[in-house]
Amino acid sequence: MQPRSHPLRPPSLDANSALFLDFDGTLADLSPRPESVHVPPELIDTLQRLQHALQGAVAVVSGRPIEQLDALLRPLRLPIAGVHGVERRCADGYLQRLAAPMLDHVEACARALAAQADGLLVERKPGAVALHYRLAPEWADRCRDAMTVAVSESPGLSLLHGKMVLEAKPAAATKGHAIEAYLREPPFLGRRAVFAGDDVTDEAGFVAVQAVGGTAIKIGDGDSVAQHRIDSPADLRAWLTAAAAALGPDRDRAQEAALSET
Ligand SMILES: O=P(O)(O)OC[C@H]1O[C@H](O[C@H]2O[C@H](CO)[C@@H](O)[C@H](O)[C@H]2O)[C@H](O)[C@@H](O)[C@@H]1O
Repeated sequence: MQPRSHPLRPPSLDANSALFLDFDGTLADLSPRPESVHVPPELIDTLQRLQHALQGAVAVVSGRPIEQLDALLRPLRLPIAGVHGVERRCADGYLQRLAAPMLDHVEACARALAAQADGLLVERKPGAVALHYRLAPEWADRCRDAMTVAVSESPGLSLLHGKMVLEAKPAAATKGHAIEAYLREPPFLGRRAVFAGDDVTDEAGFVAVQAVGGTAIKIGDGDSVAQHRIDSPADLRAWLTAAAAALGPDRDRAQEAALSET
């Protein structure tokens, strides 16, 4: 892990970048409940400008389902890998879905535990089940134990321990595989991959982009294989806004403004 006092800022995006972005804790600040997350309207504008400047090579790679992300990012309709790569919408709109192993047993175990405590939330997604304990952190160990057992009894599933959440998902689905698949297709093909994320599920994506000479950006604290850091979602949003200005039609004015400040 890099020392917090000496973070390595990522290089700026350029016109040949392919940009991959995690959502919760990266583009959007974390919130108490999944449905209470806030998307600043300026973020939609920034992503739209980057999508234009990078000829469409901007994708969201998230644990959330595509349907939720489309609603949160409306009117944008980006290429999205949802549920940690279980589902993936390509740039041409084609939708791929991995076959999901049986999830009913895990869901039943998660709901049985959630029935015992206020604040435990069960989220059934296409191809995954999440048990959230952000509102009942004292239940963390019992959630981990129950989900570990349930997943061990369910062939083909693996357990992710994210930020105040335990998620059972197909073992074959990773953000790394999703990013690799995008990089084989236009408009991502041949571009320099950049991926920003904040959580353990993003580590596979960091490995994938760094393996092809790209840039991995860890948002916030915590151990990571990523070689670059940005402190918070707000700082990432500011970095993206600056990149959109530098790459977009108003870039000459942005460069002049930057020069006049030196
Ligand atoms: O891969 P991501 O885009 O980071 O998605 C990971 C999970 O994010 C959501 O849960 C997390 O964010 C919530 C809202 O800020 C927060 O309440 C929760 O504690 C976090 O774990 C989402 O609900 C999950 O489905 C995603 O897998």
